[in-house]
Formats: sequence, C-alpha cells, structure tokens
Amino acid sequence: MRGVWHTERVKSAEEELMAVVPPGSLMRKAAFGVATHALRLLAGRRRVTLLVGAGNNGGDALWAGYFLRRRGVAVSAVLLNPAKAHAEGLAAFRRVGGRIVSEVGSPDLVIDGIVGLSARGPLRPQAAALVDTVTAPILAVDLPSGIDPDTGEISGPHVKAHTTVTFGCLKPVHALADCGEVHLVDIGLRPVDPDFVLLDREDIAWPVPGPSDDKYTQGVTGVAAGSATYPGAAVLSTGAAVLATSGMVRYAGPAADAIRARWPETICTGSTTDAGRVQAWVVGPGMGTGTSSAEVVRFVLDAGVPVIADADAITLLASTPSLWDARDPDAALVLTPHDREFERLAGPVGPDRVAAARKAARRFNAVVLLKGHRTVVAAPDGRALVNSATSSWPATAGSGDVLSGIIGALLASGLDPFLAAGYGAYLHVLAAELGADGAPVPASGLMTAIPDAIRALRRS
Ligand SMILES: NC(=O)C1=CN([C@@H]2O[C@H](COP(=O)(O)OP(=O)(O)OC[C@H]3O[C@@H](n4cnc5c(N)ncnc54)[C@H](O)[C@@H]3O)[C@@H](O)[C@H]2O)[C@@H](O)CC1
Ligand SMILES: [K+]
Repeated sequence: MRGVWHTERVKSAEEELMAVVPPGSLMRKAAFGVATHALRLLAGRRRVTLLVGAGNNGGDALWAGYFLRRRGVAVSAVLLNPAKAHAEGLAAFRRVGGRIVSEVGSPDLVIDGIVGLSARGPLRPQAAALVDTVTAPILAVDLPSGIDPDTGEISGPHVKAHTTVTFGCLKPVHALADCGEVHLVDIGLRPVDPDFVLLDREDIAWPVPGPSDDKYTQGVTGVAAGSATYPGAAVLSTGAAVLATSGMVRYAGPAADAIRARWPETICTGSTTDAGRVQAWVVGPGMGTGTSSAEVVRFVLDAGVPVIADADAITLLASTPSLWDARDPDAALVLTPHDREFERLAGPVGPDRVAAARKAARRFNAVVLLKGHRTVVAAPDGRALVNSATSSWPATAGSGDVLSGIIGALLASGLDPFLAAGYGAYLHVLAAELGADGAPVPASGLMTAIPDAIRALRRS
C-alpha cells in the first residue's frame, strides 16, 4: 500500500528534515535522482534542454543539469525568470559549462523544472508558449508543471510528461493525473499517516473459502437488479457476484428467466421479499427508477445487511430522501456513483475528487466509490484510496454492473466495506486488462475474466 501526502504536509516534513541535514543536500539528492533517470532515458544520446522556473523546482533542474554535464551531456537551460533562477544551482550549472539559451532547440530530452509543489493553476502564458515548442520527451521534476499538485486538476496548459521523477513521497497529482511513468527518489523523507493510499497487488487478500466453509458460510450475495427493459444489467451483476467469491447468489427481480438461463447456479425469485437470507445486497443496476424500484431499495436498506447501491438505486436515493429513513444505521452501505450520479446525490464533484468523495462518505455514513479513470474510494471514518485504471478498456457499457456484483460478493464474504470497494475496483481493472488483452472487451468479457484476475492476484 503506497501512501500519498498533500503538499502542505510534504513541505513541513521537508522543513523538519532540512533543519538537520547540510544546506542544499536535499536538493542535490533530488537532482542526482533526476539526472540518473535522465541518463536512462537518453540511452546514450547527448542533448538535454532544461526549462527552469523561479523556484526550487527550477533549482532541481539546474542541479540535474550540473550532474548531466559532468557525465558529458550537452545541457542548455531556458530561464523563465533569469533574475529569480536558483542562485547556487545556476552557478553550479555555469561552472561545468552549461549554456543559457532562449529557445528549446531540438534536444533528445527536455527536463521540466518550471514549477513544483508550490504551483497553482495552469502554466502561465510564457511557460505555456515554451512548452508548446517541445517535441522531445519530457522528464518532469517532481510533477508535470501546470497540473495541480494536490488535486491533479488540469485547468489549462500543462506539461505532458513521459516520466516524472518525484522525491520523498507521492503527492496527490501522481495518483490523480497522468504523470507518465512515476519514479520516487529517496531523499530521506519519512512522513507518516498518508492522506490516502494506492492499493497494490500484494495488498489484496482476496477472500477464499477455508477447509470448513460451505456454500452459506462464505456469504450469500443477493442481487436486486434488472428490469424487463434492462435484463442484461442483472445478468452482468449477478454473474460477477457468482464469479467473484460467493458460495451462493440469490437473484430477486423481473429478470429471473434471463438469469436462470445464464447462471443456473443462482437461486432466483421474482421479488426481494421472498428471496431468503443473504449476507449482502446489490441493488440498482438496470432496475429503473419507478415506484416498485424505490420499494426494493427501501427493502434492502432495511434488511440489516451490507448493501451496495449502484446506478438507479443512487438516483432513487437522490430523488427520494425518505428512502434514507429505511436504512439500518448499523449496516454498511457502499455507494458507487459516476460523476453525474454523484452530482444528483451530493452536488458537483469539483476539482478535488478525493475531498468530494470523503465529504460525501461522512455525510451519508457510507463508503463512496467515485468512478472514473482514477476511482476514488472514501470511508466515513476518513480513510481514502485511489485506484488507477491501467487503460480505458473498463470504460464500456455494462462495466459498472459487473463492478457492483464483485463488490456485493466481497461484502457478503464479510470484508470491511472500504476494502470491499477498493479490492472490487482493483479486480475490475485487472479483469478488464486480462479480458481485453489488447482488443476492446465487452462487459460480459470483463465479467468472464474475473476468475483469471483472481488467479493473477492470488499468484502475486
Ligand atoms: N523543500 C525541499 O526540501 C525540497 C524541494 N525540492 C523542490 O522544490 C520544489 C518546490 O519549490 P518552491 O516551493 O520553491 O516552489 P516551485 O518551484 O514549485 O515554484 C514556485 C514558483 O513558481 C511560480 N509559479 C507558481 N505557479 C505558477 C504557474 N502556474 N506558472 C508559472 N509559475 C508559477 C511562483 O511565483 C513561484 O516563484 C519541489 O517541487 C521540488 O522540486 C527538492 O529540491 C527537494 C527538496
Ligand atoms: K515540474
């Protein structure tokens, strides 16, 4: 599990460290790391241009230029604000024959030291015009300039980095925006209590049956989804639950015939009221937003077991506040909105997706999984994680129905709802990757890749 820290906390950790190490040593460590990665990217080629802003980020770039010069690389620097360029860095760079130029030229690699942690807003016009002329791959120092360090928001011109070399710890921009390949250089910073985390394969302990488990003890998942118009959503959600863990899946709703035909192992009924006992409910996919669907939502919220509410169930919760009254306050609720559903429920997401999900999680006393290329999961107790898609293959119709079934099965197994949502998001991306294998994958293919994804997770 990799931690991510907001810039304010990184800066105070850096200040504490700077007080006890020789002056300038952190910057030189950081810059040496940048130079090492630059040499790797250059792979024997020899021309580098530095883009140097007015702060310490520019200082890092100049010191990296110094180390590269010492390795025989031809390094030029464009100073965006010559009067404010980092004095020691500039002197060192000049000492080893670094050239100051006014244009990018045609280098093999560009190093972006325009702005780092203290930046706010997009690139200013002069920097934007300069970046526009770059055709070489860009190595960003700390973060791609022009992207908000704390939210990853892109609101105008910014650097598109091939690689980002950052220092000490990850910041939100690295989890929430495209920074290319991200490399972390150890500068001795050891912050604690991250603001949020990124899940890695080795963090995921997928629930598997023990020697004494039977079909009931692994947790029975109930799925209330689908309609005469959208039986497919029910097939996908139920199928995902069948494949994800559960000893048994019960389906309740109008798509029972379609479910029986595709998933003969499920127990199907026409209504939630005669579905029998379950350990978690999935509610919402393709069910519609009519009065009978609202009654289904009311029923499952009152059932005293964890619920994952997706799609139409979220729309109903947003439009019918009285449904919340049915909720058993002790039973976990996971909400899985995309941005429009989130807006219906809690107002616009805004630029800070983690903060938005966290706020909604507290407000609704629910785990909120905010879908996106970077999916955010927040718990009412303040925990948050971000899961990045490795491609856009999961962005396909019906993909959310599959996710709901996976999370439902994990909830039924008794997993902490925050982890159930996080593991679900992770497995969903992995299943899309394996199902796609380089070509578009429909949601049904994503669903059938679930066993392969679980195997891959358990092998690693
Ligand atoms: N503090 C430390 O201990 C360390 C800091 N390091 C480097 O220092 C950086 C932070 O340096 P600073 O705090 O000096 O600030 P930055 O280098 O991030 O930039 C601040 C400067 O950029 C200008 N600026 C702000 N937004 C801008 C925009 N949108 N477009 C153009 N210019 C803009 C500001 O006027 C200010 O002069 C880190 O990102 C990292 O690269 C590293 O050397 C490691 C050690
Ligand atoms: K930068």
